[in-house]
This record gives sequence, C-alpha cells and structure tokens, in this order.
Amino acid sequence: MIFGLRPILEALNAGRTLDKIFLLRGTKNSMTQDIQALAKAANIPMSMVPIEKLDGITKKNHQGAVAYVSPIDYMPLDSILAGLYEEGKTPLLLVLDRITDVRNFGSIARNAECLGVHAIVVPSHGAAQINGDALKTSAGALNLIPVCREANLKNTLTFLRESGVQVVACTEKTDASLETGAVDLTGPLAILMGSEEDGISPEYLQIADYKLRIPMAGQISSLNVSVASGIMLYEVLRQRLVKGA
Ligand SMILES: C[S@@+](CC[C@H](N)C(=O)[O-])C[C@H]1O[C@@H](n2cnc3c(N)ncnc32)[C@H](O)[C@@H]1O
Repeated sequence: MIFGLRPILEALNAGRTLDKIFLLRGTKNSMTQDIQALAKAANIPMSMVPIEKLDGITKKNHQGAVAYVSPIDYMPLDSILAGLYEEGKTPLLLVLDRITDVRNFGSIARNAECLGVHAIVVPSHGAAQINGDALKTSAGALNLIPVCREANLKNTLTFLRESGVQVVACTEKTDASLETGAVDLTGPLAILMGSEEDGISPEYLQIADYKLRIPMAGQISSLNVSVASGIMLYEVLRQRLVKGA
C-alpha cells in the first residue's frame, strides 16, 4: 500500500501499476486533481471514501489517500493481439465481466493458464482486486498469463470482433448447448464469462457472435463461474487438439 497524496502522485508519475486509489472524501487540491487525471488516463479505479473505514487504516497513517500497488503489470490488449497474429498463433482470450470474488478470479486465471488462454481481459471498474490472495489461488498463473485492464468492455468486445476474433458468451441463459459441437471454437476466439451476481451484461450479450450454455442436470440454476470457465475452456482445447490447431 502507498499512503499520502504526494507518494501516490510520485508513483503515478513513475508509471507504477496501482490497483485502486482511495482519496479521503472532501479533500480537493491541485494534487488530488493531478492524481485524478493520471488515474483516469491509466485506467486506475478511484473512489472518494471516508478512509478510516478501510481495513487496517487509521487516521494517523492514511495522510488523506491510500493506493494499493498491483502485484502484476497490466498489458495492452492491442499489442498482445497483434503479437499473437504475428507469431501465427490463434488467439484465445478470456473476457471477465465483473468477476468480484478474488478467489474465483484466481481460480479462473489458473484454469486459463492450464487450458491455453493467451490473455485475460478485465474491466477497470467493478472487478476483483488482483492481490496476494488472487495470486495464491491462481497457483502463480497470474505471473504467467498477461492481464489487460480495459476502461470499456463494450468497446473492447467490438474491437475484438473487428480484429477477427469471434466472441462467444458462456451463459446459462440460452438454449444453444455446448455438447452439440455446433459452434467451431478453433478460430481466433474470446470467451466471455459473467459476474457471480447477475451474469453477463445484456449489452455485451448483444455483441457476442454466439451464446453457449453448458448443459446441467441438477436443480441449481447455474454453475460457479470458475467451474464454468474450466468446462468451456476445456471444450475449446478439446476442439483445437482434435483439429490439430
Ligand atoms: C454464477 S453464474 C451467474 C448467475 C447469476 N445469478 C445470473 O443471474 O446470471 C456466473 C457465470 O458463470 C457462467 N455460467 C454458470 N453456469 C453456466 C452454464 N450452465 N452455462 C454457461 N455458463 C455458465 C456464466 O458466464 C455466468 O454469467
């Protein structure tokens, strides 16, 4: 963690990757304005809060502002995609729409790394903080797989489609079932997973090329998102192995 306006400003100016910034509600001066502008430009989520409410933080040590330093460096999606095409690889991306549980996120990252995903894409707001717990649950996968943080997932999904990447929404809210094999998952692909709370945003579902449901035989209406990501990514890998892609 970094405490205080000046140290946070210095960290931003030095290009350090911050996960989230909290400013004490009511503080407004030239430094807070600079922090706000730099945080916005770098896609770093920021909240104005009564800081004393944050875990383990007292009036004495916060000095008006607290920032969490990210244990990973976020990567730019466009250059990752360009690099994959240049290397002759068939891109496989995993887009996570507001996964908020840190352990779910870590476990999804582990599935992704094990099953051949080239990069994970998360929104800059409303997603789990990438912290020590996420790193631990990922079994180190978060040190191996690039993570891209995007300000606007709608624009990102549109960009992916325009770049030749097929967007497949993994959702229980469709009749199209995965086991039919009706959708070819061997081309450039982005798998979209939805939040624990309310699934994939309707506006993202509209952009997707296909929606696919993992068949279920029980009474509960959906799988845990990490489990669902594992099943969906296994099917992608299975199709690619069968085709020799
Ligand atoms: C726990 S579910 C979300 C449930 C939530 N109550 C809702 O209203 O959508 C989280 C995510 O896991 C994935 N998922 C869960 N069960 C699935 C299934 N049977 N088929 C496809 N995706 C599934 C979807 O991406 C879903 O958005």
